[in-house]
Formats: sequence, structure tokens, C-alpha cells
Amino acid sequence: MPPAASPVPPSAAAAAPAADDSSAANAVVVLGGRYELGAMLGRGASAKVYQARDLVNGGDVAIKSFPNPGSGGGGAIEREAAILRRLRHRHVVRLHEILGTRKKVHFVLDLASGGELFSLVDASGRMAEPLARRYFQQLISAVRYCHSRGVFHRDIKPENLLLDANGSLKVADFGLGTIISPNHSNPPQQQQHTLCGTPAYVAPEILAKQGYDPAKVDLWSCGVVLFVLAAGYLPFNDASLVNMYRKIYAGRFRCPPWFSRELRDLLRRILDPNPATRVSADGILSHPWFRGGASEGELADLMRDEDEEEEFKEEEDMMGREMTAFDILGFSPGSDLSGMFGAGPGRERVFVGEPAAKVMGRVEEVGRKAGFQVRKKEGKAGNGGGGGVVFVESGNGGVVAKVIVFRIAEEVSVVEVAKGHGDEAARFWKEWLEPAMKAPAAAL
Ligand SMILES: Nc1ncnc2c1ncn2[C@@H]1O[C@H](COP(=O)(O)OP(=O)(O)OP(=O)(O)O)[C@@H](O)[C@H]1O
Repeated sequence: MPPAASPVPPSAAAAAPAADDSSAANAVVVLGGRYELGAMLGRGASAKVYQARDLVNGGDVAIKSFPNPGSGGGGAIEREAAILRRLRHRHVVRLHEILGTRKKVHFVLDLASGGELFSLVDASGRMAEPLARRYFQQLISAVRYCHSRGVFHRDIKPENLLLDANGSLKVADFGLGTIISPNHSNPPQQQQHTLCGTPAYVAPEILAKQGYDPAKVDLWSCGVVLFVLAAGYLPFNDASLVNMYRKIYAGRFRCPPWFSRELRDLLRRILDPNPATRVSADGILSHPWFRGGASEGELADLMRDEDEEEEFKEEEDMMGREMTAFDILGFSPGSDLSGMFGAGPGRERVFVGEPAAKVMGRVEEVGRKAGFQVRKKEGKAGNGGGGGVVFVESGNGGVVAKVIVFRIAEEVSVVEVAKGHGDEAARFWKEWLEPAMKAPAAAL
């Protein structure tokens, strides 16, 4: 795993890489002493994207290069970086690292070497329903995950849906994305009214310049993508842009004769011009066309979030390193260690004088008592055993807290809490979780 992404460096302070991609036309260009630049894969309005070889592990990556905005005007790059750093999902292009040169800012990304999803359509420009279903399931799995992390893409369209070497979907280009706290009841005005997206994929409430729910807007675009995949043409189209907007606004579209009854029904529910009655992500999940005969277990597997076990392992390794310092310093149980080990913004770290299983049980208990949904994932028995992760989530799937419990010794655990965003999450930490962590330690 490459090192964690670092902040976008300001132009002057950036460590100079071995070369800048503009410095020589024919010479081998190695960025950051590590990534050997290859062919250009594509270009967008803001960046060029190249294939590159990671000289450390021999793997292939994509490098998205933006002109370095210097000290001003880097907001859009910063925002895209902040979004990508929050996301870790098998169907979302992952950001591994950011490199800065005098002239450029480079994102090192997962390579989507399979090209665009739309390269898979047949000669008539469409996909059979089972294949369209498979990719739509992957898309909804990614979009639902992003929403649960407070990220809204706002520009879901075919060009941003890529494939990896295994033919798996990867959602790319969060350049128009935004982060809104999942529990934020009143998103800021500017957020609500920003005109985003590509006309044919844009939801009617955006055209009407009404305030909008960004989750519903993303789902609308997913509905348009599904229609295009299965039909081979756009649901709302007209030579006149104004007429196209009228059709979108009225939700007026016709399904081709080859669509199954269930697919028509699902599309009617997604492409509902009224966002209040438009189907939610959960509604899509329980729709018969979406399920396509999958069992509960298969569906849960399809929709599972990031590889929690892998993430837990990584955090555990990180804690392992920190624990060496911790042992040397010899803190006593009950100390609040937040800050001391760089718990970071939105995170808390507490030392508890109790077995990990007991601490996890108490986190579960307070989560439920506070009225949230709780999911528990036990850690692997190795490395001393015990511990795991407890996810505390609100009804709409928003993260209230992710609590990782590490077993240090039989009666000693370290609890790391990644707080969700918004007042609800802050309150849960202050009023429920923090007291629940402190009480037994104080009793020691
Ligand atoms: N991770 C990747 N792997 C392979 N190809 C990629 C990757 N990311 C982007 N590309 C290719 O590069 C093109 C441009 O990338 P992207 O859309 O991210 O740039 P952009 O400047 O943000 O675009 P836009 O103009 O849509 O804002 C894509 O359409 C795609 O063909």
C-alpha cells in the first residue's frame, strides 16, 4: 500500500521531483522519484491523465496532473483531494498520494485500465439487462457509500464511469463533488443552488434552481445512466436544449419495447421529477429488478462497504507503531491521549483499563441507547487477539461514529473514535461515548 495522501503542497514549498512532465519530450520522466510516466490516457477541462508505473512495487497507476495554481485558486484541487481521501471503496478510484512540483500538482490514482464503461455496449449501443444490472449494482454500491461518507458526486455520467483491469466499475472524477455533513439539516445556500452536472444527466430540481437534496440528484443521474446502458440512447433528448429541459422537468420519457416490466418500473421510480417522491437508495436496493433474484446474503455482499477488515488491519498496524512510543512513555490507564498520538481532527483516542470485548460491548450499548443503528466487526484473533470496529450509524446510513477498539493487554484497550460530521455526531461523542469511555477507567 503506498503511503497515505499528503496535503496539496504549495508551489514554492513543493519537493522537486526528478522531473516535471513538461521538462523533456522524449526523456523518461519519473515523478517524485517513483512514478515513471507513460502514455496520456485522457484529458478533461482541468487536468491531463497519464498512465504510469510505480517503480517501487511495479504496479500501474494513473497520474492526474493539474496545473499548479500556486498559493491562490487551488480550492477546486484541494476539494477533489479532500473528497478522494475520504473514500475507500472497491468501486471508487482511490487516491494514493499527491505530488507537487513547481508547475503541477499530481494525484496518484488507481489505474482504470479497462477504459470507459460504455466501451462494453454492443453494436446497437446497449447492454443486455443482466449486464446493465451488474454495473448498476456496482454504481449504486459506490454512490451509496459516498453518500454515507457525506460525499456527493454531482456529475455522474458515462465519461466518469471507468473500468479496472478486471472489468469492475470505478467511479472517477470528483471534480464537481461536494462534502456535506450527512446530518446537516440545512445545507448552506451556495451548496444548495450550485448548478452542477451535464445537461442530459441533471435532475429537474437543479434546472428549477430549487434547493436540492444532493443524494436524490446523484440517484437521478444514476437512473439516466441505467436507461442509457439498457436502451442505447438518452431518456431525455431533443435537438433543442430548451425542449430537453422541458422533458426532464416533466420527467417525460418512453422506454424502448425491449425493456422488462420491472426495469420500466424501477426507472419510473428513479426518474421521478419530484425529489420528495423519488425512490431512495434503500428503495432501489429492495426493488426486484435491482435484486435480480439475488439472495439477502448476495445482496449484502454486493453492497458491502469498504473492506473493513483491511482498514482495521491498517489502523492496527499504525497503532502498533505508536504503541511502542506509548509503552516507553508509560501512560497510566485512564489518560486521555487525544492529541498526543496525533489522533487528528474529528478523531479521539482514549486509553481504557478494560478488556477490548467489554469496551466494544459498551460502545454498542450506548449507540443503541442513543437511538442509533450499531454494526460490529470483530478483529482477527491474531496479533494478541480481540478488538474490532463498531459502526454507529443514523437511520439514513450517515456515520455518527466509527469506533476502533485495540487490545493492548488482557485488561487494557485503546479506543480510537472517528467522529461523523454534524451536531448529532458531536453530541453522541460528548454526551454518550466519551462518558462511557471514561467511567470505568476512572474507577481503576
Ligand atoms: N484513474 C484513471 N484511470 C484511467 N483513466 C483515467 C483515470 N482518471 C481519468 N482517466 C481518463 O482521463 C479523462 C479525464 O479525467 P477526468 O475526467 O478525471 O479529468 P477532469 O479534468 O477532472 O475532467 P472534467 O473535464 O470532466 O472535469 C477521463 O475521461 C478518463 O478517460
